[in-house]
Order: sequence, then structure tokens, then C-alpha cells
Amino acid sequence: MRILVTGGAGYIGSHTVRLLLQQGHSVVVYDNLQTGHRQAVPSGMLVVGDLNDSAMLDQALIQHRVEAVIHFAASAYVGESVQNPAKYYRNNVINTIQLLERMRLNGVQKLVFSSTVATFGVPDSLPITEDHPQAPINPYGRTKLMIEMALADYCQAYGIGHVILRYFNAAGASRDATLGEDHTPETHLIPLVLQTALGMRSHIDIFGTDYPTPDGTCIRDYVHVEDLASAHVLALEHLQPGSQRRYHLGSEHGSSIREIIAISERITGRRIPVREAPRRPGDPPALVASSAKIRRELGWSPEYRDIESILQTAWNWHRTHPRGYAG
Ligand SMILES: NC(=O)c1ccc[n+]([C@@H]2O[C@H](COP(=O)([O-])OP(=O)(O)OC[C@H]3O[C@@H](n4cnc5c(N)ncnc54)[C@H](O)[C@@H]3O)[C@@H](O)[C@H]2O)c1
Ligand SMILES: O=c1ccn([C@@H]2O[C@H](COP(=O)(O)OP(=O)(O)O[C@H]3O[C@H](CO)[C@H](O)[C@H](O)[C@H]3O)[C@@H](O)[C@H]2O)c(=O)[nH]1
Repeated sequence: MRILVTGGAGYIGSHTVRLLLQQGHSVVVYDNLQTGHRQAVPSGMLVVGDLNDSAMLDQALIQHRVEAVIHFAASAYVGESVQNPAKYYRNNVINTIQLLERMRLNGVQKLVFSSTVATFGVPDSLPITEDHPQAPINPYGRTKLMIEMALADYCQAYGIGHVILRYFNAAGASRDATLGEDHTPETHLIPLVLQTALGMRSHIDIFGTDYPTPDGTCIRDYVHVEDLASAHVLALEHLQPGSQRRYHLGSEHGSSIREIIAISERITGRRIPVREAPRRPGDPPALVASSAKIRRELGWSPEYRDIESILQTAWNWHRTHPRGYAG
């Protein structure tokens, strides 16, 4: 299939592009490099452009005779979305509608969309299944939910088929440690913990130690980035114009912050100093996925089933690329 991957120079996008190419698909990456990296994309495959540039989007869709779009491009910092919601509504809502319009006008009828567990807010029950009510508690989650709603309408009225993939916490790096997580500023727990192990940070803050969880710290479901990539390839293969599906992508296992730090100390063989800090606003105590639906319907079978092996790949990347793609 000929596929346009928006945000393909970013963390999850670059791993997915690599797998698409390995599976024989033809790929064009569309990315403004706002948070992505030229080095994460094979040469000759990258169009540097912004989603708000309709002429450039048209050109990419037409020139490459695109049959399907995988849409990763977005702004994705929860905290920033509270401080600067305008950026999030513009980039995640207006720019995505812009993309949908260009697809519609150019007859592209298939889309895979990156959504998030943040569309649920604080869940009533765990694990979170696809039919759990959605009540986001920050602008980031709201922008993603708005697009989920728009997609249903675009499918019904214009026949654009879509698969919504709601990721839990993406983690890890490629098996060969040549692709990995490189965000500036970095806000995610695992890269920060490993940078602390490398001595690049003096300590890791634990945001809240009084949550109603066994050790008082937040529980998250970390899913390996290559397993996310394989789900996108499956989603694409099952996509039909006029059809809609939504799936949760997680390991179905929760790890607390203290567990992540303890396992990281074992894997790295280094002490990781911690500082107990106040809760971070907008953090639900525990988020764990049910991914039974995608396993049952699409045959998704994640390779990384335990947090140790996920953390090991992340460590292999950070230890060999302490400054990310810069070296
Ligand atoms: N990382 C996670 O744990 C996680 C969890 C749930 C959902 N998601 C979603 O998955 C997607 C990818 O996340 P990621 O962690 O790889 O983020 P990322 O920041 O590494 O990748 C996003 C990419 O999109 C590009 N981009 C952003 N705005 C653009 C625009 N207007 N035009 C063109 N390119 C643009 C960036 O340059 C970057 O390469 C996002 O939609 C995010 O909301 C991520
Ligand atoms: O220095 C830090 C950084 C994070 N945390 C904690 O570690 C947990 C995980 O935090 P991350 O920032 O790594 O991940 P989030 O769960 O906040 O965010 C992820 O999941 C969200 C949905 O909840 C969004 O989809 C978002 O894009 C994605 O990165 C949270 O409890 C957070 O408070 C710390 O204690 N110290």
C-alpha cells in the first residue's frame, strides 16, 4: 500500500515507518520536525511540511498516489496543553480537520489515528475497555476525543474508513537501539529515570506518593513502541472505506513509578536518586488497558510482555545515545 505517515519522524511514527518498509509498503513521511528528527527517517522519504499547509499536503497525497494515511502528528504534552490550550486546539484539532479535508478532496479513504488513554480521564474501573465512558480531564485529551468524534461523522457522511488506536504509555526503543525516544523537553518518566542513571540528572522526582495504590505512586501500563508499530500495520491491513474500529494498545500490566525505578536500578546496575515531590496536576492514579479486543479481532500479539524487557531496550538506546539522535 502507498501510505502517508504524518509525524513519521517522531518517536512512535519512526518505529512504525521502519516496520511498514520491512513489510513492503511504500511510505512517504510528512513532518514539520517540530519534535521529530530527520535522522529517524530513511533518507529520501521525508517531506518537511506542516499540516496547516494545504497545498503541500495536496502535493504529497497526489504525487505519491497515497491510498492510506497514518496520522501521528500532534502536540502531545499534557502539562503544556493546560498552559497553552490554543496550541493544542490548533495543532490537534484544526490541523487534523485540515488533513481530513485534503484526504476527502483527494479521494483518500483510509486513516489510522493516534488517540490516547488520556481521553478517559480518571476511569471508573480497570482494565479500561473500548466502551468505557470517555471524560478527559485536560485539553490534550479533549482534542483527541474531538477528533475521534469527527472521524465518526466523516466516516458516516464521506465514507472515510478509520481505525482509532488508543495508546497507553509508549515505551522502549527499537531492538537494535538505532531508533528511540528523543524529546526536548523530556517529560516522560522512563527516559528521565534512565538519564538519571546516566548521571545526566541529579535525581528523579516522584510526583505524588499518596495515591490509593499499593506503594502510593501512580500506576501506568507501558507498551513497547515496536508492538505499537505492529498494531498499526495490522490496522492498515483491516481498514476498509466506510468502516470504523477502535482499539486499546497496552501490555495489560500496570507498573508503579517506584517499580519502574527499582527495575531500572537492576538493569542499569546504577543507583537512581529519587526525590518525593507533590502530585502533578491531572494525573489519574492508575491506568491499565484491556487489549483483548485487538488481540481477538486483528490477531495482535505483542512481543514485549514484561516491563523488564521493555526497559532493557530503552536502556540500550539511552546508554548508546545519551543525547538522543545528536549522539
Ligand atoms: N508517547 C505516548 O506515550 C503517546 C501516548 C498516547 C498517544 N500518543 C500520540 O501518538 C502520536 C505520536 O506521539 P509521539 O510520542 O511519537 O510524539 P512525537 O512528538 O515524538 O511525534 C510527533 C511528530 O509529529 C510531528 N508534528 C507535530 N505537529 C506537526 C504538524 N503540524 N505538521 C507536521 N508534523 C507535525 C512532530 O515533528 C513529530 O515528529 C501523537 O499523536 C500522540 O498524541 C502518544
Ligand atoms: O519526572 C517525572 C515524570 C513523570 N512522573 C510520573 O510518571 C507517570 C508517567 O508519566 P509520563 O509523563 O511518562 O506519562 P503520562 O502517563 O503522563 O503520559 C502518557 O500518557 C498520557 C495519557 O495518560 C498521554 O497519552 C501522553 O501523551 C503520554 O505520554 C505519571 O504518574 C507521572 O506523574 C514522575 O513521577 N516523575
